[in-house]
Amino acid sequence: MNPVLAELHDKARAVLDPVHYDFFAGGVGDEVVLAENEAAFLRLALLPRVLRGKKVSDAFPVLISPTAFHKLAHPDGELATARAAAGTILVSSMASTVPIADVVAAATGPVWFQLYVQPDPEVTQALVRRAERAGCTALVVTVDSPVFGRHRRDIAHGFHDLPAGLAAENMRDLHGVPGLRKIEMSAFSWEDIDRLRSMTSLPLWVKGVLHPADAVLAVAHGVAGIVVSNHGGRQLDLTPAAVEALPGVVDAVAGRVPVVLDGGVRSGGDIALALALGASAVGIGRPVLWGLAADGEAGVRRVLDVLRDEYEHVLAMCGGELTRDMVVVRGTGVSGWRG
Ligand SMILES: Cc1cc2nc3c(=O)[nH]c(=O)nc-3n(C[C@H](O)[C@H](O)[C@H](O)COP(=O)(O)O)c2cc1C
Ligand SMILES: O=C(O)C(=O)c1ccccc1
Repeated sequence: MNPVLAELHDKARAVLDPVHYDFFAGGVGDEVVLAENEAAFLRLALLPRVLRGKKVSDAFPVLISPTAFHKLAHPDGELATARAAAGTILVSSMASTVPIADVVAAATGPVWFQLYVQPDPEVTQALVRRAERAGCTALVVTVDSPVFGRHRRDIAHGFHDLPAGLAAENMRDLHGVPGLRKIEMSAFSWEDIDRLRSMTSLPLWVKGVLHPADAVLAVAHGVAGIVVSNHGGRQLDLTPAAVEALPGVVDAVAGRVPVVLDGGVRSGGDIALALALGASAVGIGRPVLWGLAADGEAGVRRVLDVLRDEYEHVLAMCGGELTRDMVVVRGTGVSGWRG
């Protein structure tokens, strides 16, 4: 791993309450998928193209994936993340410890709002209105969480609630009910996606698609984009690594909407591999939390700077091109990742 990212992770682990470190670091079940998300990238190689002249990368194809409770990592919480997010898209978690309006006000770039559809449709609608009023430019509906993941580390610590003084601020005083509502998971349907689309003119993304047939349905239901994700190994400990599910979704979507990949992205090389396999961009989860815990806004900036620098270097080495035929599965010599 890049030594700067390793150092930030080490520092985060050292400064965080072990209960909170485990909340951020942990996964569901035996944490097989948690490990696989990173391991799968290490099983992939790239055949660079040569003699392509000098190509400069114009964009940094990175989003900050939505993660809950940033004030557990640093007192500035999501304000620090938002300030550091310049040059990326910040997908702000509905479970933020700073209200979405304040997150958007602190950001210099686009902020998208991540939503868990709530059992009470009025609460869901109120959250959408909060995101719109705050100035969010897209909605990202998480669809991989019909129920909470069972995180053994949290269970072992008895970690179920935020400490006193911290709250999921977007849930405050919702729909006439004073005080805080608990975030609930719900098993909703494509009709709810249609309802959300008719409720708002914001572009609607779905996050947590792995099956190609669901990607086809998502396009049919008019989504603006798809995030291929297994929630960083926190929901179902039976899925493949996120990057292994990517080519199937990319093929099913056939260019009709952008596909973003999150889970296990830890280097510029990982970003390049995901793009070669057809992703438009990648999302970064835990590394941002480690930067935040280690050094607030500056720490998050360092994480993004390292990834940007590595990505640009890899791209320069590859003649500015990243296509699927360049990807080889290590130990097999097979290129093209199933054609
Ligand atoms: C501590 C933590 C909290 C998370 N909270 C949310 C959340 O509120 N909403 C959501 O859609 N995904 C959430 N996720 C999943 C991330 O958006 C993302 O899918 C995952 O972390 C990506 O994997 P990575 O951490 O390996 O980069 C969370 C992940 C972590 C680690
Ligand atoms: O921990 C998570 O992965 C997550 O998505 C979440 C959702 C709501 C509240 C806290 C965490």
